[in-house]
Amino acid sequence: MILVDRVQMQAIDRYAIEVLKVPALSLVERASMAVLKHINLNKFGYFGVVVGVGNNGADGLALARNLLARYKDVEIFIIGDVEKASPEFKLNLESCEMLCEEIYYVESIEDLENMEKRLSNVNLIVDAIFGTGLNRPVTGIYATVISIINNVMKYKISIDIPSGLDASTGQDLGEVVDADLIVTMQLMKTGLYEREAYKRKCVIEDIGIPQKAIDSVIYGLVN
Ligand SMILES: NC(=O)C1=CN([C@@H]2O[C@H](COP(=O)(O)OP(=O)(O)OC[C@H]3O[C@@H](n4cnc5c(N)ncnc54)[C@H](O)[C@@H]3O)[C@@H](O)[C@H]2O)[C@@H](O)CC1
Ligand SMILES: [K+]
Repeated sequence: MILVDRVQMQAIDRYAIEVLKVPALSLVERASMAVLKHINLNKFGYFGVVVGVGNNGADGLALARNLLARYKDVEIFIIGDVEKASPEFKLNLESCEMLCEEIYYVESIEDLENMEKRLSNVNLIVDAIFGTGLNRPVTGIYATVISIINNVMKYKISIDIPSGLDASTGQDLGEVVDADLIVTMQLMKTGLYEREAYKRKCVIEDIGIPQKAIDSVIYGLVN
């Protein structure tokens, strides 16, 4: 099994997108479908999708859009400054805005209370706050959001990595989402592999990153 740390995974994503011209939007879409594949839609019908504004959040919004497309009930919570979000995030957000009545921006204590109340009614929570972009301790509103997600005691799926876990070292960078299932993209991350409790909850899904991108970054094979 190939193991990659945060820096290698970011380089592989970048190589695929910038050098091999794989559209980032298609990777995000594949990531969302990879997660959808692991959701039993006969069992779960009411979802809480909690997103940060990076591409982990874009994966989450694409999943929310695909659930909304199936007339599922989805509550979307956004943490962070949307102005700074990627094009993949913004495109998926526009579509989610058309498909659901309201999107919740979590900024104040009241917003956090509203989120907690709503999350206590859903059947399944999707954690799309941080993925490989997490590179410093989780503090402030992010830490509070993660503890709320853990406290409401619902089935939780983390996209790529449980938010709060260091993708390279497996260290907790503060609060970490206590995921029941982790759908990690393309390659196993060292941080997940190091931690038995996370490793056994992991499935690895191909999202269409060419092997050439992986070989180029890991083995320095470029032609
Ligand atoms: N690069 C790509 O285009 C792809 C990314 N994918 C998904 O996107 C993720 C990586 O996306 P990003 O690189 O945008 O990063 P993330 O979405 O993981 O993180 C978002 C941003 O949070 C900020 N951040 C880091 N630590 C923080 C902290 N402690 N408190 C507050 N903010 C913090 C960083 O500036 C980071 O860019 C992957 O894990 C994966 O889920 C793949 O699904 C598809 C392809
Ligand atoms: K995550």
